[in-house]
Amino acid sequence: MNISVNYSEDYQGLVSAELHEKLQAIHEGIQTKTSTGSDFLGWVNWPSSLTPEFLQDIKVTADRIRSNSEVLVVIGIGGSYLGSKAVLEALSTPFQKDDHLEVIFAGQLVSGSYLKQLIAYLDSKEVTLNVISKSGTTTEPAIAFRFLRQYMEERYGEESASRIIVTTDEEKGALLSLAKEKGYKRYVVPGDIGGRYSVFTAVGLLPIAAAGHDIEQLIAGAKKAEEELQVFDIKSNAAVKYAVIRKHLYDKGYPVEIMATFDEKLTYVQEWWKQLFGESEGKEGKGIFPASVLYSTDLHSLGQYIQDGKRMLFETFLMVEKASDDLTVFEAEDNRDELNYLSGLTLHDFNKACHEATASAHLAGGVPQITLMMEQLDEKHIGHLLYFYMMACAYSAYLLDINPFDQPGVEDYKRNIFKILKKPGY
Ligand SMILES: O=P(O)(O)OC[C@H]1O[C@](O)(CO)[C@@H](O)[C@@H]1O
Repeated sequence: MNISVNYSEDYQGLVSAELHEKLQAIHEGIQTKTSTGSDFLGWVNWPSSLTPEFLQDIKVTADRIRSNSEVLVVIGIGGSYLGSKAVLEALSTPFQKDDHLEVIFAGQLVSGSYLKQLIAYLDSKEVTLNVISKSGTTTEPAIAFRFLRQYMEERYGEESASRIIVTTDEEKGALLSLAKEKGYKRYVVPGDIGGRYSVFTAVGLLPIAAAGHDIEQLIAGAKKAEEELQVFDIKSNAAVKYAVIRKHLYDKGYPVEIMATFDEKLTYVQEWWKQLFGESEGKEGKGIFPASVLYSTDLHSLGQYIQDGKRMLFETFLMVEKASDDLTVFEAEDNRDELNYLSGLTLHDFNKACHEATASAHLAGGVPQITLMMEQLDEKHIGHLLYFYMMACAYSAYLLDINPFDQPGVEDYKRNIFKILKKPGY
């Protein structure tokens, strides 16, 4: 199990002796947790340090939620929601009302109509809330929690305390004090793991387990990636390879990376990836802007720009080798749609052909190509993929001499909004 990274040009030639030395230093800095931002390198060995007891505790809570609730509302924004959303979407079965608990997200945006309609929807369901905020002070989820907590207290009375689970910092934040005062069940976001690197902590694991997915397999995949990526080899280390190619393209004048997929289930992996790379790299006037497209949909929308517009883009395809389910085009007697030439072709194979066609067209149009291939969409491979991205992101930021683990720029809008709304102290 590995993520294969293919580049449209020669990769080996990109690694000069000087770059090799820099990569090795970055690698050692990450593995020994001594590089810039080392206080936030807790995610590096997190999968291998998880105990069966911790996973069991999450599973017990998830089972309790599943036994007494039909809906789990997960309140969070950024890294406090995108990881679980990405995994849930990737493992979802569209159009099927199964026995899985329904997970609904709130607090990722501020909308009166969304919250009102959510509360109206919840009225006929049994509900648990999981409010997630590392800082415990982020305004958008805090607003959602204010309304939903009031709803839970009015509806469930004293029982509401056992239907609210808080995932936050161990030592500080308004959410922590409230959780202690009310006696809510608590999970910790480790101090040395930032929001966008937290999918394998309780932040991601509880909603994923509550939805009925196998968190042990997810962690097994992440652990495998952790082991594989510990080996510094520029030929076989997929995270190094991806980071090197990205940096090369950035230096050659391609500041925008489009992640393309043919699978709608990966849309939120793309969204998670955008936060991961955007917040980690986009600093000090540097960084690759992460964007995303879904094909074939966007071939009939943004495809024109990608092929022919301003040349600043490179494209990274995230492909899945094996389809989880498929259809084969059949021979039609009348062939009135003139599609019999496709008979015998699976729809997954159509997408593979479409990938080949798109990649060569875009390459000819001046858009360099990377293809990341994963084997299949299940818990294990998704765990592997997400860990791979986190490691590649750390290399990428360090190659730009940027600390991957802070996000000072996000504070600017927050300060402004507090001033505009006259928050005490601003
Ligand atoms: O978990 P918190 O502290 O509410 O933060 C949510 C998100 O807000 C940010 O701090 C800023 O966007 C992200 O880094 C983080 O994932």
